[in-house]
Amino acid sequence: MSAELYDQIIPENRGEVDAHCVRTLFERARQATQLAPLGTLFIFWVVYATAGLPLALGWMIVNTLPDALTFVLTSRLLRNPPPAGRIAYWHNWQVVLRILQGLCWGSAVVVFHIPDDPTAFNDIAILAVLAAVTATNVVSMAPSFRTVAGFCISTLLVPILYSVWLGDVIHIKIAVALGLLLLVELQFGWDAYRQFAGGVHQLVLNQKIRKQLELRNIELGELNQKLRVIAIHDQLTGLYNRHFMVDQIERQRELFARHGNICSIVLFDIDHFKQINDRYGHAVGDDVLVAFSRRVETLLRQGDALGRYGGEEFVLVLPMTDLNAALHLAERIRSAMAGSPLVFQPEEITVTASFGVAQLEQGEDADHWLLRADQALYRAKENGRNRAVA
Ligand SMILES: Nc1nc2c(ncn2[C@@H]2O[C@H](COP(=O)(O)OP(=O)(O)OP(=O)(O)O)[C@@H](O)[C@H]2O)c(=O)[nH]1
Repeated sequence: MSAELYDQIIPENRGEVDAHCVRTLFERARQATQLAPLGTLFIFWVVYATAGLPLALGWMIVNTLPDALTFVLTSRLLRNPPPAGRIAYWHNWQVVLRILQGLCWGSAVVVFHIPDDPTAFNDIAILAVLAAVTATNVVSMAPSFRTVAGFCISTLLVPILYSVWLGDVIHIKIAVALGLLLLVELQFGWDAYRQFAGGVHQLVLNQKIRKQLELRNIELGELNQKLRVIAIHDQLTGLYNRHFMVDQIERQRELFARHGNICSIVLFDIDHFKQINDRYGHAVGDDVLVAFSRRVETLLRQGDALGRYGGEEFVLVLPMTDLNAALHLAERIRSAMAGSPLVFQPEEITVTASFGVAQLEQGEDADHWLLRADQALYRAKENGRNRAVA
């Protein structure tokens, strides 16, 4: 399954997959170097009697050097992971070190060969270790096929060539067996690498999808927030819209019914607004509505809700406010409007407004409450406009 995924790696993801693989290779290479001394010691144990202590010890030390180098290097790389651009460089170093290591292992057959030994005991014992070492490397070095191939070929090629060069029957058989082993290991190594890289590719894809989903979620959240704002605001004036204000009025009615919280509303309407439109045009009419809204806002307390109820009609919901206080506020807005013009270029325009005020009464529903405010507004208009009526 994951080997198939390897075939689907798109060039765009290749770099990331390689980087993941090589980082895992560092970890595994470090682990492998910790196990390698076992094989070295085994060969030492087999050969020291026939080869003599100095040669056996010397080989053991030389064979340990590439492992020690690998251990130091990979420990450093694991502590300070290289940037993406340097991954390939350090990958090459891993391959070089593994090839050196392989040549050291393979050299054991040449160094410790006992001429004219019909049992070829040393050679076979050493080759058993080499077969085990290369086989375990096929698995542990799976994240990098180059490393697997470099190590297996460099480990087995010297014994193969040496055996062919010796030319006797037993060594020819050994050469053939090692050749087959090498082919099988390369095939397994390639499969193991493809499976590993395929799994990593899946991981990379999952991470990208998760990141995209997270981004989408953030975008959706922001969009939702914008929609929520749009849904309750009037586009022209930025005030709350009628729908929201009706909800507020109903909420205040519930609070009054449940907790006895008093509340008043003020419905107000700009006087003769049609004339402003007719005289200055619709665009200036819009500007007047906006400027009117901004000025009313400056006169409110926190907690008062101001909304555009219709064309040039507005509504104020005043929690914890009785009729007198609401009338007082309406009067304040009225006189502020009438007292100074809403300034526009090239002309100054003064607008007045009429106000209908109503305090919520016991047992009254929202519609009736609004109706009473509307009737008061109607009376304010009837009585000459530019006034607040309860
Ligand atoms: N520029 C502009 N005009 C609007 C908007 N909504 C409604 N109007 C206008 O507001 C005017 C309201 O006119 P009327 O209902 O006759 O009221 P009025 O002229 O203010 O007179 P009174 O309310 O009786 O004092 C109409 O001309 C509408 O076209 C808007 O969003 N922008």
